Amino acid sequence: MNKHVTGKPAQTAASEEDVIRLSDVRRRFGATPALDGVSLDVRRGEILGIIGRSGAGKSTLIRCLNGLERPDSGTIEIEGREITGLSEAELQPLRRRIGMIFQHFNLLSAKTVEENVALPLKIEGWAKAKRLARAAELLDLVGLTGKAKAYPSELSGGQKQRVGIARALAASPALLLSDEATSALDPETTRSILALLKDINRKLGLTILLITHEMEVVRNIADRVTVLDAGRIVEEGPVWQVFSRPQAETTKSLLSGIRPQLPAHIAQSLTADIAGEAILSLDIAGPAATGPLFQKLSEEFPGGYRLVHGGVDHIQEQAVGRFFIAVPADAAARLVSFAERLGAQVEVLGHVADHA
Ligand SMILES: Nc1ncnc2c1ncn2[C@@H]1O[C@H](COP(=O)(O)OP(=O)(O)OP(=O)(O)O)[C@@H](O)[C@H]1O
Repeated sequence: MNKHVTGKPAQTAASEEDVIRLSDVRRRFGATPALDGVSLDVRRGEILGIIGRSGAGKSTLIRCLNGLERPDSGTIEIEGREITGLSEAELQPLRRRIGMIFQHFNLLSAKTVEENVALPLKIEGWAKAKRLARAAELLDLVGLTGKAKAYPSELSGGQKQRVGIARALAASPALLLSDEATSALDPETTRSILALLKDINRKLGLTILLITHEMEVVRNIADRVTVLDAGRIVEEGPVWQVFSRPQAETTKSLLSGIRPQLPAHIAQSLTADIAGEAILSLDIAGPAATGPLFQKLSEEFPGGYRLVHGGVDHIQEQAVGRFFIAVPADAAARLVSFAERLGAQVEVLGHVADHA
């Protein structure tokens, strides 16, 4: 497993800061290991993103967390309480510690917005006046003041998800589990829902676990990311580090849509023959990316280099730069070691005969 350096002290074995702790969780369906030794901590107050291809084990992980699926082996703790051996009755109160939001909102269409939000409290036995007061408070929090008496069919997708969030928060859960919650929304609505989740995370210190196939979601609001592949964690770390220097092939492939890629017509013209120009990828992120990289390259390589493609993104307020540059083939090795000394990660991708 590739672990990125977090810059934080290592978590102790029994940290009280962990809302969820999975240890070597395994779940197999016939010959398929849906979860193959997953160990994972969700720390109090953080937003953790879990990404993975279809079939990586994300849904199985969710079902194990809310007790709908029992692992074959391993342990799952919710706020320090081991759940794998619990009976259905013992699980109920712990299940309520996890609020869930879903891709298709799962609202009751025959009930009003306030009734939907108050439903978990009704199940907990709250008196009507008290639960409607709590629902009103939550509707204010999610920006739906005035919609208490509306029915779900009268709301937009984004508003429905806001109701879903309010309902998930009704019983003050320790963790909000988001299962592809923005996957059915358009980009603008997605951004507004993500802004709301971030706002709630900051205001209430709410811990959020995001399960998603949308890299943008993790990029925009998560603190840490865990990459699942075939039931195993292949990479994890702070989002800006993993997204700037993905190590596992799965992660590189998942991120290909949101990281600059060498334009296809240039990629197709690359050859292994060392001639003409070398095409290099250059990744630089965090503190190293704030230095005068290109000025230094220009000083050191007066013979010139060409910027072919790329740019600088900002993730978690860290600069994340990814560039493709072309240099005369005979200067490539020296440029690689020079740029690496400046903190960049450089790779020679191949050569092109002439200006591509
Ligand atoms: N009840 C089941 N019976 C048989 N195989 C299952 C069952 N549930 C999951 N699997 C298998 O386990 C693996 C992990 O599935 P899971 O649904 O957890 O992946 P996922 O990451 O959620 O995928 P997706 O993003 O497509 O929902 C897959 O190979 C799947 O076919």
